[in-house]
Amino acid sequence: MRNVLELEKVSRVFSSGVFRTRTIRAVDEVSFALEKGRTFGLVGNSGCGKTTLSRMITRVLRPTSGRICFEERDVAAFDRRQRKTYHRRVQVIFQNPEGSLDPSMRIMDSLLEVMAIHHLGAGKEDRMDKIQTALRQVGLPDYLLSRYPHQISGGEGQRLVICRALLLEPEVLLLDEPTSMLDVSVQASIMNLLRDLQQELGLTYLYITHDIELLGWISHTIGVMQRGRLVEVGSREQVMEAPVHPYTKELLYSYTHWEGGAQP
Ligand SMILES: Nc1ncnc2c1ncn2[C@@H]1O[C@H](COP(=O)(O)OP(=O)(O)OP(=O)(O)O)[C@@H](O)[C@H]1O
Repeated sequence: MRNVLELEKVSRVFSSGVFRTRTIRAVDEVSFALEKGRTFGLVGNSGCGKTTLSRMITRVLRPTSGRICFEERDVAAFDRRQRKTYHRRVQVIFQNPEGSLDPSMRIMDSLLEVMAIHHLGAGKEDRMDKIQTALRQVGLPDYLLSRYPHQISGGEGQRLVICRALLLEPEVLLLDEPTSMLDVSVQASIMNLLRDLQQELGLTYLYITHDIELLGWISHTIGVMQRGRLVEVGSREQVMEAPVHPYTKELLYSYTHWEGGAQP
C-alpha cells in the first residue's frame, strides 16, 4: 500500500509564561504514515497535541524538528506553486461547519469561488456541472445552493463543507472532530457518508478525535497520543481488542461496552 503522507519524528515545542518561561513539548517525536485509501484514526484526551499536529500538517505551524512528507516530498521545502497544490489536495474538515462557510455569500457563490481560485473546471457551466455532481455525492438537494450558511442545518452544513472539499479533488481529508457538534443520528449519517466516499473515491483520511469508540468504527489503523507522544499504533483490531499501553486501556475502559482484557 502506498503512503500518501508521512510524519517522521515530528516535534513542536512551545515556550510560554508571564512570570516564568515554561517549555511545552506539545508534540514529541511523532511518526506515522497515512496509506492511500485508508483511515488513520488519531485519539487522545484534551491537550495531548492533536491540534498542534494537524496545524503542522496543514503548514499553519512549522515543526521544531522532524519532517512531514506528502507523496515523498518534504512539505517544508515546497515552493509557492507546490504549496497551493498541497493546500488543495489536503483538505481540512473542522467540527464547526458554520465557521468554515462564508456567512456573507450564497452557497453557490462560495462553491464557484473556491473552484475559480484553484482554476478548476472549464468555465462557469462546467463548474456548475461539477457542483451538481459533488452535491449528489454528499446527498444534498440543489435548492440549498441559493441559501446562505445561516439558512441550513448543522448536518447540511457539514455535508456542504465535504462537498466543497470534494470539488477540489483532494487526496487526503484531515477530519478534525467533524461530527462532535452534531446530534447522534446526524453524526451517524455523516460517518456513513465519509465511509461511502472513501470507497467510491479512494480518499485517504486522518481522523482526529478524543472518542476511541468512534475510531473503532471508522479507522483501519489507530494511533493513541498522550502528552505529545504517540504511545500506541496498531491496526483497529489490535488496538480495540488487545491494546498494549495502559493509557489505551484507560481510554477504552471509559466506554462501558468494552470487555477486552484486564482492567487498567
Ligand atoms: N501557541 C501555543 N503556545 C503555547 N502552548 C501551546 C500553544 N498551542 C498549544 N499549546 C499547548 O500544547 C499542548 C497541546 O495542545 P493542543 O491544542 O495541540 O492539544 P489537543 O490535543 O488538540 O487538545 P484539545 O482536544 O483540547 O483541542 C497543550 O498543553 C497546549 O496548552
